[in-house]
Amino acid sequence: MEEVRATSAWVASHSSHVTVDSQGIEKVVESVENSIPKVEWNYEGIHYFDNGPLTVQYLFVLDALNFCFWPDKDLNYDDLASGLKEALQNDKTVFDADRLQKYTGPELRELLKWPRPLPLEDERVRLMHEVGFELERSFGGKASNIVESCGKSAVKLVSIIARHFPGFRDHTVYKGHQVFLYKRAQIFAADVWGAFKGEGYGEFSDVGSITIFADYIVPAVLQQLGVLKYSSNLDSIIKGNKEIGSGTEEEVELRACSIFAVEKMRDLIQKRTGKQVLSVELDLWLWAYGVSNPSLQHHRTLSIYY
Ligand SMILES: Nc1nc2c(c(CN[C@H]3C=C[C@H](O)[C@@H]3O)cn2[C@@H]2O[C@H](COP(=O)(O)O)[C@@H](O)[C@H]2O)c(=O)[nH]1
Repeated sequence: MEEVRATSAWVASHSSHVTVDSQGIEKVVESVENSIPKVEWNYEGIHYFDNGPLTVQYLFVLDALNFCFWPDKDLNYDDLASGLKEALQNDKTVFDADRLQKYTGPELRELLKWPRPLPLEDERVRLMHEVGFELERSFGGKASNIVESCGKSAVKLVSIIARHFPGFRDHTVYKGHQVFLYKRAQIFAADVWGAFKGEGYGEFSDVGSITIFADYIVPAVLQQLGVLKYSSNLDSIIKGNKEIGSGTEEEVELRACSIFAVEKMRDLIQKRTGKQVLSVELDLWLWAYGVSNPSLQHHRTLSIYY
């Protein structure tokens, strides 16, 4: 994911509202370098797993819908992951490509047993249709065929997904430059890797190329740890729970500086300890810490990307 790394670094070096604090990075690295907290993928026990292609289909649908939970204060990622799992356990055909193309908002709600409209429900439904259509057109209806076609390369997997599925093309233009963040495409590769424990469908020779997944939890954690510093204006917007527009400088900086900062943390860990740590592992640690601290205030952007 060289383009994600390079363009995030560009944002960090031209940033106006968010600063990556090297001393903050050093402090955090000092405190964890001897034992980087290891968090198990699916530590919550909420994901479907049967060790076969249906698991890949489940993860692809999950990550097609893995965005924007905060506008409903009772809805979390867990509700999506466990709702889709239960739906699949009850009916093995729920994520067949032809069925994905037909869901309506109320049907998706019913699938998840969610009593009211979901945030960005019309977009969620549109993206399910898009996934079903393109899976059927180009991949024999199966997400596992995408994974099989990428020769054990996570980089290739992300790039195939971004090429075929417009909803996964998480990019923007910042100060005239195109910036790539690819949160949901990368998290899908990481989820397949995590679920299959790096074997079978989950075997990627280049998993170290994946960056963190720039969502709304990780930036809040990095700020709490002193790794990110906000301008006073941005700080008061986030503290006041005011919405930040998608594609604004503030939003892009929050996301890109998070990616850049964790890459710096990773380099420093390697330099000081000689240990290779994966951004995916750092992400899971930071994310799990963030969701276990619900008082942490995060930025609020309506977006299909995260
Ligand atoms: N950076 C990063 N962001 C992640 C995840 C995950 C879940 N990954 C699964 C994989 C293995 C584990 O066992 C996890 O269950 C969700 N998110 C994002 O969080 C936000 C939801 O927050 P809240 O509203 O509080 O539920 C939303 O933007 C969602 O897209 C992650 O791992 N990393």
